[in-house]
Amino acid sequence: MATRKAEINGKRPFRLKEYTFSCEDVPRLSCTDPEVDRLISNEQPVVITDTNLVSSALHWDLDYLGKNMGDGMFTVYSSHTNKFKYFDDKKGNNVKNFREPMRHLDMTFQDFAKRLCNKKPEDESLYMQQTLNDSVGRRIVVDFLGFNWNWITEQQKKHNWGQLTANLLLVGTEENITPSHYDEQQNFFAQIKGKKRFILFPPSQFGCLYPYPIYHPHDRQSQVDFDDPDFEKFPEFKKAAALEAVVGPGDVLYLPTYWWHQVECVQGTGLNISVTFWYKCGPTDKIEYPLKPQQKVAMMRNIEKMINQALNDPKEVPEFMQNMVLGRYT
Ligand SMILES: CC1(C)c2ccccc2-c2ccc(C[C@@H](CC(=O)O)C(=O)C(=O)O)cc21
Ligand SMILES: [Zn+2]
Repeated sequence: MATRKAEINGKRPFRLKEYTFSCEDVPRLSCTDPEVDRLISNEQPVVITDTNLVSSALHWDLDYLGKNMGDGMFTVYSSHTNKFKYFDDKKGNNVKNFREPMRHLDMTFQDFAKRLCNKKPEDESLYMQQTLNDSVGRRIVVDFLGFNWNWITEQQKKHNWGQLTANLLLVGTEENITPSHYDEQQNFFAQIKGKKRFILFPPSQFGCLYPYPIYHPHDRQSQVDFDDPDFEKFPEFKKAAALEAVVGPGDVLYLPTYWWHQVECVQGTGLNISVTFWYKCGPTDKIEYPLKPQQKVAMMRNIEKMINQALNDPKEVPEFMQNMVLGRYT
């Protein structure tokens, strides 16, 4: 596997996997830079430094969390590979012989920490993904309340976003990869420990990334295996051109809604801890033409949902869609 040296402001080099597509850097700016507001208003990704968004949590590590996360059960995913491909189990029976690519376990934080400490390279990879709620211990609540809510609430209002829907705590090991997908919310992604590499594609490259059908459990995920792309089946993937951001402790990545992202914990940077801040998108007050790519993706999703409801049988959808397009719009 080809890798290349990468550095963050001259710090210790670490190795990043190389892919078939080009990677340009996402801008990395201080929160005091007015360019940050312009990029967020234009729904362009940007790594924002000096926000102090999660400074009150930069001391979090496995030992501290083990002592303070309380004895509630937490959601942990386990995967035989190092990939954690999201799936919607409610759509499992829409696709014949769908195999779940990772197992959903529930365990206390202490159990999770113990399994991480005793983990051998051949063991399954583990990824905790847990909404921060009131089941956590008092000191975690104090750290959580210490987040820079002034700054992020100011952003939410300035850009007319909807409500904060979830703070997800993510704790994983350095080999974990979340394959390319898009979400339908605005996301401020805060890195607490270790480094994460984001490979981003704009919503305008929807045609290069071939998402699964909407009724598929892997809805919103790309069908393309970045490690071994099938250019016969996915020829447009040759035209994909990525943006890349490596975030370290204290960095915040603004990840705009509908932007494709693959997220890789960076090898050699140890335990990985992140917190996401997901917000509902703001209302579209006035429709302007030409429509934005995000709006077209939302339209395609609505049309696919309508067709699925009208046909009422997933097996009939491929032929219907092909009859509508092949030889007529291709
Ligand atoms: C893979 C995992 C653990 C998972 C399993 C099952 C259901 C949901 C999820 C889920 C949701 C978000 C993330 C965080 C991040 C990716 C990353 O940081 O790895 C990301 O994609 C984002 O912030 O939008 C990670 C996960
Ligand atoms: Zn995501």
